[in-house]
Amino acid sequence: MNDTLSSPSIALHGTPALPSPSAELAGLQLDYGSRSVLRGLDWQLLPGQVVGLLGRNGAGKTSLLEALLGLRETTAGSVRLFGQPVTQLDDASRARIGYVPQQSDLFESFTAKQLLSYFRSFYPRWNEAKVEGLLSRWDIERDKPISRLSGGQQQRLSIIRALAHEPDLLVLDEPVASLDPAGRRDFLRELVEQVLDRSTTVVFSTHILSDLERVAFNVAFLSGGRIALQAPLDELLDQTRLLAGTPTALTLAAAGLQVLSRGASTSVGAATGGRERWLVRGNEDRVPVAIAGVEVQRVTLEDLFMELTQS
Ligand SMILES: Nc1ncnc2c1ncn2[C@@H]1O[C@H](COP(=O)(O)OP(=O)(O)OP(=O)(O)O)[C@@H](O)[C@H]1O
Repeated sequence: MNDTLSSPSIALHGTPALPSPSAELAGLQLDYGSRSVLRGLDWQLLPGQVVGLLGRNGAGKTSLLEALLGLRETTAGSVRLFGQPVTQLDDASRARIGYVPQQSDLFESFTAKQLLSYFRSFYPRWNEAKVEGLLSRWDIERDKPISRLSGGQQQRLSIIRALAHEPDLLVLDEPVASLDPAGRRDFLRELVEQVLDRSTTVVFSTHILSDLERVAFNVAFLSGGRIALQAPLDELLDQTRLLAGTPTALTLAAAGLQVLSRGASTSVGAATGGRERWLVRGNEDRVPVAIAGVEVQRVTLEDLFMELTQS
Protein backbone atom coordinates (compact mmCIF):
# COMPACT_ATOMS: atom_id res chain seq x y z
CA MET A 1 0.00 0.00 0.00
CA ASN A 2 1.13 3.54 -0.69
CA ASP A 3 1.69 5.08 2.76
CA THR A 4 1.59 8.62 1.46
CA LEU A 5 -1.85 8.22 -0.04
CA SER A 6 -3.21 6.32 2.94
CA SER A 7 -2.07 8.90 5.46
CA PRO A 8 -5.06 10.96 6.67
CA SER A 9 -2.92 14.09 6.98
CA ILE A 10 -1.54 14.20 3.43
CA ALA A 11 -3.69 15.42 0.55
CA LEU A 12 -3.76 13.49 -2.71
CA HIS A 13 -1.82 16.00 -4.83
CA GLY A 14 1.10 16.32 -2.46
CA THR A 15 -0.23 19.45 -0.71
CA PRO A 16 -0.10 19.04 3.06
CA ALA A 17 -3.64 19.02 4.45
CA LEU A 18 -4.70 19.78 7.99
CA PRO A 19 -3.94 16.83 10.26
CA SER A 20 -6.91 14.80 11.51
CA PRO A 21 -8.29 16.35 14.69
CA SER A 22 -7.50 14.66 18.00
CA ALA A 23 -10.88 15.86 19.23
CA GLU A 24 -13.88 16.95 17.26
CA LEU A 25 -17.05 18.22 18.93
CA ALA A 26 -20.11 19.07 16.87
CA GLY A 27 -23.42 20.59 17.89
CA LEU A 28 -22.81 19.69 21.53
CA GLN A 29 -25.69 20.42 23.86
CA LEU A 30 -25.45 19.86 27.60
CA ASP A 31 -28.27 20.66 29.99
CA TYR A 32 -28.57 20.41 33.76
CA GLY A 33 -32.35 20.23 34.17
CA SER A 34 -33.71 23.35 32.51
CA ARG A 35 -30.31 25.09 32.46
CA SER A 36 -28.38 24.78 29.19
CA VAL A 37 -24.65 25.00 29.73
CA LEU A 38 -23.42 24.03 26.24
CA ARG A 39 -25.56 25.21 23.35
CA GLY A 40 -24.68 23.68 20.03
CA LEU A 41 -20.94 23.92 20.62
CA ASP A 42 -18.51 23.09 17.77
CA TRP A 43 -14.81 22.65 18.51
CA GLN A 44 -11.77 21.04 16.97
CA LEU A 45 -8.41 20.33 18.57
CA LEU A 46 -5.53 19.45 16.28
CA PRO A 47 -2.32 17.53 17.02
CA GLY A 48 0.36 19.81 18.46
CA GLN A 49 -2.12 22.50 19.50
CA VAL A 50 -1.93 23.87 23.03
CA VAL A 51 -5.22 25.50 23.86
CA GLY A 52 -5.97 27.55 26.94
CA LEU A 53 -9.71 27.41 27.62
CA LEU A 54 -11.01 30.63 29.14
CA GLY A 55 -14.43 31.49 30.48
CA ARG A 56 -16.08 33.12 33.44
CA ASN A 57 -16.90 31.13 36.56
CA GLY A 58 -19.81 28.86 35.75
CA ALA A 59 -19.40 29.27 31.97
CA GLY A 60 -19.15 25.48 31.64
CA LYS A 61 -15.42 24.77 31.23
CA THR A 62 -15.43 21.72 33.50
CA SER A 63 -18.67 20.47 31.94
CA LEU A 64 -17.13 20.89 28.47
CA LEU A 65 -13.89 19.09 29.33
CA GLU A 66 -15.84 16.27 30.98
CA ALA A 67 -18.14 15.99 27.95
CA LEU A 68 -15.09 15.95 25.68
CA LEU A 69 -13.80 12.95 27.60
CA GLY A 70 -17.15 11.17 27.60
CA LEU A 71 -17.53 11.59 31.36
CA ARG A 72 -20.64 13.74 31.16
CA GLU A 73 -23.85 12.83 29.40
CA THR A 74 -24.85 15.29 26.71
CA THR A 75 -28.31 16.07 25.36
CA ALA A 76 -27.35 16.32 21.70
CA GLY A 77 -24.36 16.52 19.40
CA SER A 78 -21.28 14.37 19.02
CA VAL A 79 -17.75 13.99 20.36
CA ARG A 80 -15.08 12.09 18.44
CA LEU A 81 -11.61 11.43 19.78
CA PHE A 82 -8.96 10.20 17.34
CA GLY A 83 -11.78 9.71 14.86
CA GLN A 84 -13.83 7.41 17.13
CA PRO A 85 -17.10 8.29 18.91
CA VAL A 86 -16.12 8.97 22.53
CA THR A 87 -18.76 6.50 23.74
CA GLN A 88 -17.11 3.68 21.76
CA LEU A 89 -13.41 4.31 22.34
CA ASP A 90 -11.27 1.21 22.24
CA ASP A 91 -8.63 0.55 24.92
CA ALA A 92 -5.77 1.66 22.68
CA SER A 93 -7.42 5.05 22.15
CA ARG A 94 -8.21 5.42 25.84
CA ALA A 95 -4.54 4.86 26.62
CA ARG A 96 -3.74 7.88 24.42
CA ILE A 97 -5.58 10.26 26.79
CA GLY A 98 -4.22 12.00 29.89
CA TYR A 99 -6.53 13.86 32.26
CA VAL A 100 -6.00 16.05 35.29
CA PRO A 101 -9.43 16.75 36.84
CA GLN A 102 -10.20 19.89 38.80
CA GLN A 103 -10.82 17.83 41.95
CA SER A 104 -7.93 15.55 42.83
CA ASP A 105 -8.86 11.92 42.26
CA LEU A 106 -5.69 10.41 43.70
CA PHE A 107 -5.99 7.48 46.12
CA GLU A 108 -5.02 9.27 49.28
CA SER A 109 -3.90 6.27 51.33
CA PHE A 110 -1.38 5.28 48.63
CA THR A 111 2.10 6.72 48.48
CA ALA A 112 3.21 8.47 45.28
CA LYS A 113 5.31 5.41 44.44
CA GLN A 114 2.38 2.99 44.96
CA LEU A 115 0.03 5.18 42.95
CA LEU A 116 2.35 5.44 39.98
CA SER A 117 3.20 1.74 39.94
CA TYR A 118 -0.54 0.97 40.06
CA PHE A 119 -1.21 3.14 37.01
CA ARG A 120 1.89 1.90 35.19
CA SER A 121 0.26 -1.53 34.91
CA PHE A 122 -2.56 -0.11 32.76
CA TYR A 123 -0.48 1.57 30.10
CA PRO A 124 1.62 -0.08 27.38
CA ARG A 125 3.59 3.18 27.07
CA TRP A 126 5.08 4.53 30.31
CA ASN A 127 8.04 6.88 30.52
CA GLU A 128 9.73 5.92 33.79
CA ALA A 129 12.64 8.30 33.21
CA LYS A 130 10.22 11.22 32.84
CA VAL A 131 8.32 10.17 35.98
CA GLU A 132 11.51 9.89 38.04
CA GLY A 133 12.83 13.18 36.69
CA LEU A 134 9.63 15.06 37.51
CA LEU A 135 9.27 13.50 40.99
CA SER A 136 12.78 14.70 41.82
CA ARG A 137 12.47 18.09 40.17
CA TRP A 138 9.09 18.76 41.73
CA ASP A 139 10.22 17.58 45.16
CA ILE A 140 7.60 14.91 45.74
CA GLU A 141 8.39 12.40 48.44
CA ARG A 142 7.85 8.99 46.94
CA ASP A 143 7.07 7.13 50.18
CA LYS A 144 4.75 9.56 51.94
CA PRO A 145 0.97 8.89 51.89
CA ILE A 146 -0.66 11.19 49.34
CA SER A 147 -3.01 12.56 52.02
CA ARG A 148 0.05 14.06 53.72
CA LEU A 149 1.37 15.83 50.62
CA SER A 150 0.51 19.54 50.26
CA GLY A 151 -2.24 20.62 47.84
CA GLY A 152 0.37 21.81 45.33
CA GLN A 153 2.35 18.56 45.60
CA GLN A 154 -0.83 16.55 45.04
CA GLN A 155 -1.57 18.63 41.97
CA ARG A 156 1.94 18.06 40.64
CA LEU A 157 1.56 14.33 41.24
CA SER A 158 -1.71 14.37 39.35
CA ILE A 159 0.08 16.10 36.44
CA ILE A 160 2.93 13.55 36.53
CA ARG A 161 0.41 10.71 36.44
CA ALA A 162 -1.27 12.28 33.40
CA LEU A 163 2.04 12.84 31.56
CA ALA A 164 3.64 9.49 32.42
CA HIS A 165 2.11 7.44 29.61
CA GLU A 166 2.93 10.09 27.01
CA PRO A 167 -0.65 10.84 25.99
CA ASP A 168 -1.51 12.20 22.56
CA LEU A 169 -4.39 14.19 24.06
CA LEU A 170 -3.88 15.86 27.41
CA VAL A 171 -6.85 17.49 29.15
CA LEU A 172 -6.23 19.54 32.27
CA ASP A 173 -8.91 21.30 34.29
CA GLU A 174 -7.33 24.21 36.16
CA PRO A 175 -4.09 22.32 36.66
CA VAL A 176 -2.18 25.24 38.10
CA ALA A 177 -4.70 26.47 40.67
CA SER A 178 -2.61 25.27 43.66
CA LEU A 179 0.83 25.79 42.15
CA ASP A 180 3.16 28.62 43.14
CA PRO A 181 4.66 30.79 40.34
CA ALA A 182 7.78 28.59 40.11
CA GLY A 183 5.61 25.47 39.90
CA ARG A 184 3.44 27.05 37.21
CA ARG A 185 6.48 28.02 35.13
CA ASP A 186 7.88 24.50 35.41
CA PHE A 187 4.53 23.03 34.47
CA LEU A 188 4.26 25.23 31.38
CA ARG A 189 7.77 24.28 30.33
CA GLU A 190 6.84 20.63 30.67
CA LEU A 191 3.76 21.14 28.52
CA VAL A 192 5.75 22.86 25.81
CA GLU A 193 8.35 20.06 25.81
CA GLN A 194 5.61 17.49 25.59
CA VAL A 195 4.18 19.23 22.54
CA LEU A 196 7.55 19.71 20.86
CA ASP A 197 8.57 16.09 21.52
CA ARG A 198 5.34 14.38 20.62
CA SER A 199 2.90 16.82 18.98
CA THR A 200 0.56 16.23 21.87
CA THR A 201 -2.77 18.05 21.80
CA VAL A 202 -3.12 19.92 25.07
CA VAL A 203 -6.20 21.68 26.36
CA PHE A 204 -6.31 23.27 29.76
CA SER A 205 -8.65 25.61 31.54
CA THR A 206 -7.21 28.38 33.64
CA HIS A 207 -8.04 31.74 35.15
CA ILE A 208 -4.40 32.81 35.27
CA LEU A 209 -4.05 34.87 32.12
CA SER A 210 -0.38 35.69 32.65
CA ASP A 211 0.47 32.01 32.20
CA LEU A 212 -1.07 32.06 28.76
CA GLU A 213 0.73 35.25 27.83
CA ARG A 214 4.07 33.64 28.62
CA VAL A 215 3.79 31.09 25.83
CA ALA A 216 2.13 31.68 22.47
CA PHE A 217 -0.74 29.30 23.10
CA ASN A 218 -4.01 29.22 21.33
CA VAL A 219 -6.77 30.66 23.42
CA ALA A 220 -10.39 29.56 23.25
CA PHE A 221 -13.12 31.65 24.83
CA LEU A 222 -16.19 29.81 26.12
CA SER A 223 -19.22 32.07 26.30
CA GLY A 224 -22.96 31.55 25.93
CA GLY A 225 -22.42 27.80 25.70
CA ARG A 226 -20.17 28.00 22.62
CA ILE A 227 -16.56 28.60 21.70
CA ALA A 228 -16.88 32.29 20.88
CA LEU A 229 -13.38 32.45 19.39
CA GLN A 230 -10.22 30.37 19.18
CA ALA A 231 -6.95 31.66 17.78
CA PRO A 232 -3.22 31.84 18.52
CA LEU A 233 -2.81 34.43 21.24
CA ASP A 234 0.04 36.38 19.61
CA GLU A 235 -1.97 36.63 16.39
CA LEU A 236 -5.02 37.85 18.31
CA LEU A 237 -3.06 40.51 20.17
CA ASP A 238 -1.45 41.69 16.91
CA GLN A 239 -4.63 41.81 14.86
CA THR A 240 -7.34 42.85 17.31
CA ARG A 241 -8.17 46.40 18.35
CA LEU A 242 -10.82 48.13 20.42
CA LEU A 243 -12.42 50.93 18.44
CA ALA A 244 -14.48 53.69 20.03
CA GLY A 245 -16.67 56.15 18.19
CA THR A 246 -20.16 56.72 16.87
CA PRO A 247 -21.85 53.73 15.21
CA THR A 248 -21.58 55.47 11.83
CA ALA A 249 -17.84 56.11 12.16
CA LEU A 250 -17.28 52.58 13.53
CA THR A 251 -19.16 51.04 10.60
CA LEU A 252 -16.75 52.83 8.25
CA ALA A 253 -13.65 51.92 10.26
CA ALA A 254 -14.65 48.26 10.58
CA ALA A 255 -15.61 47.71 6.92
CA GLY A 256 -14.19 44.38 5.79
CA LEU A 257 -12.96 43.47 9.28
CA GLN A 258 -14.36 40.90 11.67
CA VAL A 259 -16.41 42.49 14.46
CA LEU A 260 -15.98 40.25 17.51
CA SER A 261 -18.13 42.19 19.95
CA ARG A 262 -19.86 45.51 20.11
CA GLY A 263 -21.82 47.65 22.48
CA ALA A 264 -21.44 48.92 26.00
CA SER A 265 -18.55 47.29 27.72
CA THR A 266 -16.84 48.34 30.89
CA SER A 267 -13.43 46.82 30.30
CA VAL A 268 -11.73 49.90 28.84
CA GLY A 269 -12.95 53.45 29.36
CA ALA A 270 -16.66 54.26 29.18
CA ALA A 271 -19.04 54.39 26.26
CA THR A 272 -20.67 57.81 26.41
CA GLY A 273 -22.53 60.28 24.22
CA GLY A 274 -23.90 57.69 21.79
CA ARG A 275 -20.42 56.32 21.28
CA GLU A 276 -19.92 52.60 21.16
CA ARG A 277 -16.96 50.35 21.49
CA TRP A 278 -16.31 47.55 19.04
CA LEU A 279 -13.78 44.78 19.27
CA VAL A 280 -12.50 44.28 15.75
CA ARG A 281 -10.13 41.75 14.25
CA GLY A 282 -8.06 42.26 11.11
CA ASN A 283 -5.74 39.79 9.45
CA GLU A 284 -2.08 39.54 8.46
CA ASP A 285 -2.66 41.96 5.59
CA ARG A 286 -4.77 44.50 7.39
CA VAL A 287 -4.88 45.63 11.00
CA PRO A 288 -7.54 48.13 12.12
CA VAL A 289 -6.17 51.69 11.93
CA ALA A 290 -7.40 55.06 13.17
CA ILE A 291 -9.75 57.07 11.00
CA ALA A 292 -11.37 60.43 11.77
CA GLY A 293 -13.61 60.23 14.82
CA VAL A 294 -12.54 56.73 15.86
CA GLU A 295 -10.13 55.91 18.67
CA VAL A 296 -8.09 52.76 18.28
CA GLN A 297 -6.59 50.85 21.17
CA ARG A 298 -4.43 47.77 21.27
CA VAL A 299 -5.83 45.03 23.52
CA THR A 300 -4.48 42.84 26.29
CA LEU A 301 -5.58 39.28 26.95
CA GLU A 302 -7.59 40.62 29.87
CA ASP A 303 -9.45 43.01 27.53
CA LEU A 304 -10.21 40.09 25.20
CA PHE A 305 -11.40 38.01 28.13
CA MET A 306 -13.69 40.78 29.38
CA GLU A 307 -15.11 41.51 25.92
CA LEU A 308 -15.53 37.96 24.67
CA THR A 309 -16.88 36.29 27.79
CA GLN A 310 -19.61 38.77 28.71
CA SER A 311 -22.81 37.00 29.66
N1 LIG B 1 -23.71 18.19 38.25
C1 LIG B 1 -24.31 19.36 38.07
N2 LIG B 1 -25.63 19.51 38.24
C2 LIG B 1 -26.25 20.69 38.04
N3 LIG B 1 -25.61 21.82 37.67
C3 LIG B 1 -24.29 21.74 37.48
C4 LIG B 1 -23.56 20.52 37.67
N4 LIG B 1 -22.26 20.74 37.39
C5 LIG B 1 -22.17 22.05 37.05
N5 LIG B 1 -23.39 22.65 37.10
C6 LIG B 1 -23.69 24.05 36.76
O1 LIG B 1 -23.31 24.25 35.41
C7 LIG B 1 -22.68 25.49 35.23
C8 LIG B 1 -21.29 25.28 34.65
O2 LIG B 1 -20.46 24.64 35.62
P1 LIG B 1 -18.95 24.29 35.33
O3 LIG B 1 -18.38 23.73 36.59
O4 LIG B 1 -18.89 23.45 34.12
O5 LIG B 1 -18.35 25.73 35.01
P2 LIG B 1 -16.83 26.24 35.02
O6 LIG B 1 -16.72 27.15 33.86
O7 LIG B 1 -15.90 25.08 35.07
O8 LIG B 1 -16.77 27.06 36.38
P3 LIG B 1 -15.50 27.49 37.29
O9 LIG B 1 -14.68 28.46 36.49
O10 LIG B 1 -16.17 28.17 38.44
O11 LIG B 1 -14.78 26.24 37.68
C9 LIG B 1 -22.68 26.16 36.60
O12 LIG B 1 -23.79 27.02 36.66
C10 LIG B 1 -22.86 25.03 37.57
O13 LIG B 1 -23.53 25.44 38.72
